[in-house]
Amino acid sequence: MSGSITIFYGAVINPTSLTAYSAFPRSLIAVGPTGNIEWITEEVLPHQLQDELAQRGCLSEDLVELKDGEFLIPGFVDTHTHAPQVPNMGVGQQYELLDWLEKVTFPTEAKFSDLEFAQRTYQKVVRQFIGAGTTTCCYYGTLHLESTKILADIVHSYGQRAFVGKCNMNRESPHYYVESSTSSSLADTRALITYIRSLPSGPSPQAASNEPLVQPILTPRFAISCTSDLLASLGEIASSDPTLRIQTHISENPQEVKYTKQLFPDANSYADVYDKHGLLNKHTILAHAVHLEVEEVELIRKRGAGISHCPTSNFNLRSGVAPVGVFLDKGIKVGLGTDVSGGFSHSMLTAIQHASMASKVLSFHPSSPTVVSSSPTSFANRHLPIATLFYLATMGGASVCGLDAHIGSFAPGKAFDALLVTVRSGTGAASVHLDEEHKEKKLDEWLERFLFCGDDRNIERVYVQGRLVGGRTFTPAKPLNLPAVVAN
Ligand SMILES: O=c1[nH]c(=O)c2nc[nH]c2[nH]1
Ligand SMILES: [Zn+2]
Repeated sequence: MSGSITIFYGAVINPTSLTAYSAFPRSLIAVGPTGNIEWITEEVLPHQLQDELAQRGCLSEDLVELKDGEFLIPGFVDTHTHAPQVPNMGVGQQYELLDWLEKVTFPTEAKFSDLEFAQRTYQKVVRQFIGAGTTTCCYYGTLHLESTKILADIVHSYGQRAFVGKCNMNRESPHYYVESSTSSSLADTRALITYIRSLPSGPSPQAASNEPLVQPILTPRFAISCTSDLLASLGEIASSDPTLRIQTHISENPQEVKYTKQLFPDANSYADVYDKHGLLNKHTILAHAVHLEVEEVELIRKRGAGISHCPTSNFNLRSGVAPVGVFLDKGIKVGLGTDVSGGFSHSMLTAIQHASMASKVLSFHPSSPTVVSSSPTSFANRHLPIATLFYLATMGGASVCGLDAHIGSFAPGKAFDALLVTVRSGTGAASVHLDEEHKEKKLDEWLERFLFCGDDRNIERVYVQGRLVGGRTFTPAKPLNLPAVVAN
């Protein structure tokens, strides 16, 4: 897609609320030269098509017609993952969090001091996430400034929308993988912010919004690994920079919660640690939130922070099951995260499947002390419907990232961040038997099968801001225009 308008004609499934989506078999979506959606017509019968295009002043050369069994959905928003942990995906499931960090994770992250290794690895990693349909990703890097710049360069040159952060960790970390001081941690953080904000808009076309495709994000690893003076200085950076997002972990594992309280005896709770240091606000993305106390949930709601629900990781590291329904009942923003490599899959489809299972597990034990409502419209203690899962993976994630005005669903003025999905035959477990009858009803089945049985084979094309950036039928342009790696 370049220069002019492109019009997609075919089935479109669009999240409209936490409990509903629209599904039209014959929609038109017009994408303008900046990659924003210009207009949508929900239902146009084939015999009306030429008239509709003529009325809009469009040519049939601008048309991309979807086949039967293909449909468009908004791209997935992964609200929490660790790019340098992808090499570990699928190993270490015998450990709980703190042992897993020490034995599996820190040794691998330390390798990213080698910039050539970082470049090689991150190229594969970012391709993998895009191929899985993640159009927006919140990436943790390592503690290294230079290799995290490389991650940002790669994300930028591949055209993914992302937040990229460098871990702050100046204590309670192994001697070979720890920042040497508070001041160096802060200097590197500031340097990364400046670097990412100066990336050229070149290959990543941007619409007239003030949200660049790649943005920096403050990334205090978790409270345990940061001294109070480091957290406080990060809080000052956040308060002086009103668009800067913050990502961190919260209340993932009982031992972690206990240790956090020992390290911060003056705080009333884990959430209060971040709040007291100026790090809990509407731009904060809190991963996990499995073991929060009732007062903490209320504090998070009051501050307007969002929660990244990472069910694959929470099952895999035996952390527990986050009470997502309670958060939704309270009106807290919730998105999904793959949390690689606590989570053993980079695919948001796996996160969706495990979010469903997590909600079903909770429904087996409806006496949870954090229940806030027994109303029939409550999400607590019952399984999350398809519409809710779809919403969390798209619009919910967009809200958690503060991008809900720009992405997460299809609407005029929003960016065209989209997946062209296929469930035609030969596309794996999600493929369906196609027949023309009752096609409207079939779209529900196509979506559900894709979400529960789908994989990369079902993702034909991935668009970010109207630009084709990945998918099964995508061939990347070579060579990549990356800055040369300078040896350490
Ligand atoms: O799931 C997690 N992954 C991590 O890398 C991490 N670091 C602190 N806490 C963490 N939790
Ligand atoms: Zn994590």
